[in-house]
Amino acid sequence: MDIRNKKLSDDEFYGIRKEILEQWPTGKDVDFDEAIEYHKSMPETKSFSRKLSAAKKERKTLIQPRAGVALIDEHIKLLQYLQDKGEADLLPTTIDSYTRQNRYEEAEVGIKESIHTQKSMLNGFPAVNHGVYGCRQIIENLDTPVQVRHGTPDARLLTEICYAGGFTSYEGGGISYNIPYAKDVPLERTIYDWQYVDRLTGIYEEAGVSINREPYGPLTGTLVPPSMSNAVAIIEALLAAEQGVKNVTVGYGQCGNLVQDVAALRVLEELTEEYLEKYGYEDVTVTSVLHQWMGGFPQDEAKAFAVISWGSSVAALAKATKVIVKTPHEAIGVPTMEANAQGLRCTKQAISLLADQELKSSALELEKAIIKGETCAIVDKTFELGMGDLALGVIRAVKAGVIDIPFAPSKYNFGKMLPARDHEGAVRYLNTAHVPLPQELIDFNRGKIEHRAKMEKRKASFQMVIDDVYAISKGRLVGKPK
Ligand SMILES: CC[C@H]1O[C@@H](n2cnc3c(N)ncnc32)[C@H](O)[C@@H]1O
Repeated sequence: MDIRNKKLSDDEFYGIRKEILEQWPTGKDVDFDEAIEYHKSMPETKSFSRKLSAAKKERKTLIQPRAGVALIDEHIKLLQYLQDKGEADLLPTTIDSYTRQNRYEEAEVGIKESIHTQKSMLNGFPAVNHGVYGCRQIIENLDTPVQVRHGTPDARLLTEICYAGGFTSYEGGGISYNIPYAKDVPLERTIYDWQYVDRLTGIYEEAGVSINREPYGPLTGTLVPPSMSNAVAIIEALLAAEQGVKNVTVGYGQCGNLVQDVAALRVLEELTEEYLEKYGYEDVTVTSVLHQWMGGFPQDEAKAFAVISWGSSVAALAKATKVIVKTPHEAIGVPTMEANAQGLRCTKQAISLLADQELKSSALELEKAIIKGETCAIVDKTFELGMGDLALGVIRAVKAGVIDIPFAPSKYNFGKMLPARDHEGAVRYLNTAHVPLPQELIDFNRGKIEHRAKMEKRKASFQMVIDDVYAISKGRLVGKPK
């Protein structure tokens, strides 16, 4: 497959589209012109892009849960509850795991079983099976903009149905929904398939309907160095802009050290804007999202609220445009709507208390400089490997280990770079492997980890990585020896 970072031609796009819409019976209900009219008939208050752009201007941090259940009526009830009782500023529709794997037959069985048992037998909303009109029932019963959240390597049919169904934001990307989500899907495949998703988004934009795109920031959510996740987010934003996306939210998963997390988020939004400008995409609105702690959660709900409050504080102090909210049921599984709403109200309270504050310090400026230097090193090397073509560069960068995501299931991931926390819990590079950091930044990371080793009276080693992975389950951030 010959991947190039070039806007798909109409012939190419519409050629693929014909095949995509035949993948499941509900695809036949997608009618682009009718869908555009439908979007234009929606009140502007239901536009995700508009609400994010306004929040960015007002420097507000919006709160958004994850949520999805099998049946339409139940899903509407859930989202109305999160809107009204959870005070959600933005709403999700989290898609079920079968749909994410294009296993619509099994999703159909799940729907039937959910009807039979009157319980959600799917861990999300099977939007492809419910189809365009099923999705529109969701949108028409809510006042708040709704985003599709999932983890789908081949999301083309899901996009067609969800866009025609009235959703105005869509998560994912060719790297971020492959490397952390799939074992054996070639990157060429997902980069190409997500060019389709972004081209469809661009075609909606060109018809006057703005749809927000959000690369999936946290990746594996396990000790991912901020510069690595930032680099992937920036690259996916650039790939999306080439296809005509005009409204993008770049994301970051909270790692645990306050200064590093605030620095990472600020650098992410600023660098995304800088790279878009540098490569000629002037008219793209960039916003940011912080994902509250993606690691293991305490079972005890009071302790879970502490973790949720902590993530809320980071989002507020970083002036993130949006924060994705966890729930006190995180350790158990899919939350009840009451628990989900509690997570939202806890977040709302913490953010409103910090709304007028912003973290400023020399330590923050140093951390921003470190993360910026590391991120640029990865992004620029990716462009270089592609000889200026970013899509080609991504394929080669992953093969070469320039982009290397820790603890990723994908067999295409290089998997040699090793992260570990430093003495203050910031995530550093223990072993950069092929990540092309300049020597001074390699030395900085090594110095930080050596300092931890000295404080813990042990050698810097892989044991630190293991200890850090398990620390969370013991309610700690840094995996210090006993
Ligand atoms: C990216 C993983 C996150 O998505 C959350 N998640 C997955 N499916 C659902 C769901 N159906 N409702 C609420 N939260 C969900 C999960 O709890 C975890 O925090």
